[in-house]
Amino acid sequence: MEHLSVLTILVLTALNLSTVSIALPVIMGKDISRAAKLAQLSLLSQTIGWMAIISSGFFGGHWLDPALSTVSMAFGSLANCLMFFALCEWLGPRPYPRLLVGLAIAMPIGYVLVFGNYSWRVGYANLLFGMQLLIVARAALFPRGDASLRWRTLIALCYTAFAVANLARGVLGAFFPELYPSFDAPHVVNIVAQITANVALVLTTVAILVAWREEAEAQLREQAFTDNVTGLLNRHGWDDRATALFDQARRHGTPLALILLDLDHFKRINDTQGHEMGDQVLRMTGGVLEENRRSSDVAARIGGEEFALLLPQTDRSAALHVEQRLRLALREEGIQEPHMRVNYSAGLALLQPGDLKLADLMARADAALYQAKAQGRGRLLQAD
Ligand SMILES: Nc1nc2c(ncn2[C@@H]2O[C@H](COP(=O)(O)OP(=O)(O)OP(=O)(O)O)[C@@H](O)[C@H]2O)c(=O)[nH]1
Repeated sequence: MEHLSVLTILVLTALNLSTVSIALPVIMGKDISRAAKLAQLSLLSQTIGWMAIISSGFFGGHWLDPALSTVSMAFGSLANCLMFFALCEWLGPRPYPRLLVGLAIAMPIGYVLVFGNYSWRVGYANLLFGMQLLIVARAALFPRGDASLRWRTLIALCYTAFAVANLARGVLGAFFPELYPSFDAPHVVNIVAQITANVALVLTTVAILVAWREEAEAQLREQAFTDNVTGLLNRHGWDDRATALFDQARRHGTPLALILLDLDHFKRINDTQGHEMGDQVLRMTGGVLEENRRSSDVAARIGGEEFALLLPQTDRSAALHVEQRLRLALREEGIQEPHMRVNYSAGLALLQPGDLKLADLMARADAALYQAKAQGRGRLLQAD
């Protein structure tokens, strides 16, 4: 082990990192999420950190030595913050952001202050790095959420291993400076720490690529479920979400209301004002549905000018109330934009023991809607 040169491993780590920092943006392209960008910047920042510490070795005794070492500490800390915020973007808020940023700010300041004392400097820098890395490792796993655990575990393992390596190096530098007189000292702890850094880097890159692929998959799923005119769920998305809510309501015996809406004489708008105006009216209707639904309700555009609203835990009077609110809101829009004035017919169905599938409930609401059209439109009828 002692025959391995720390400086060589260090240079290889920096070389690997710079290659990855250039390769990742090229492979991933421009059209990526903020999370992926932050993860890329984290690797870039780490590259600058390692480059700075290697360069500092050439300037022993010169003012560039402390300057470059401090730059290295600052960029290493920045890299940890960037990875932490990438995780927040991917997984939602993570604990201890202020502590992490505080440690990152304290790092270069304290480092400059104790630079003259080798033991203090090495102990301090590695302790702060270790703490930062543990915060990032924890952030990858907790809170759990429902994102895939595989790449998160990989990041957690890499950052924990790197944290342990740093802490070990810190103890060595603080208490046994004669065994670890410089950052490239050939001590076994130092060599293992440097190898760990290299392996962690490779695996972190793999984890970022997997996270990016999962993100792309989620985006595709989202697109497949979304109607591109209104931004509501489309038929496919409706089938997925509404079926889940329907099954849940049946299992727990809780109330469930379905309202199907169909715009009246929509064809006329298309014919007299053009298809683009027709689309605008659809968008406006979608907006009204979106603004007036609760987060647990499901709203979708399930056909050309047909919309569906599924209301869990909702009885007849509450459903009628919701529908009146919708009609009023749509009327309000029509007053403000007279050329977009539109009305609708609707059918309401409440979950009954005979509704074995979502299709049964929908068929009853559809029959009521058909009746509403037949009776002169612009009204809501309830299914038997
Ligand atoms: N602009 C636009 N029009 C659409 C879209 N999808 C369907 N349509 C139109 O919606 C119209 C539906 O016409 P009909 O089924 O006769 O319904 P209606 O004119 O609303 O009449 P009633 O439902 O009987 O009141 C057709 O002209 C379709 O071309 C769309 O995405 N955008």
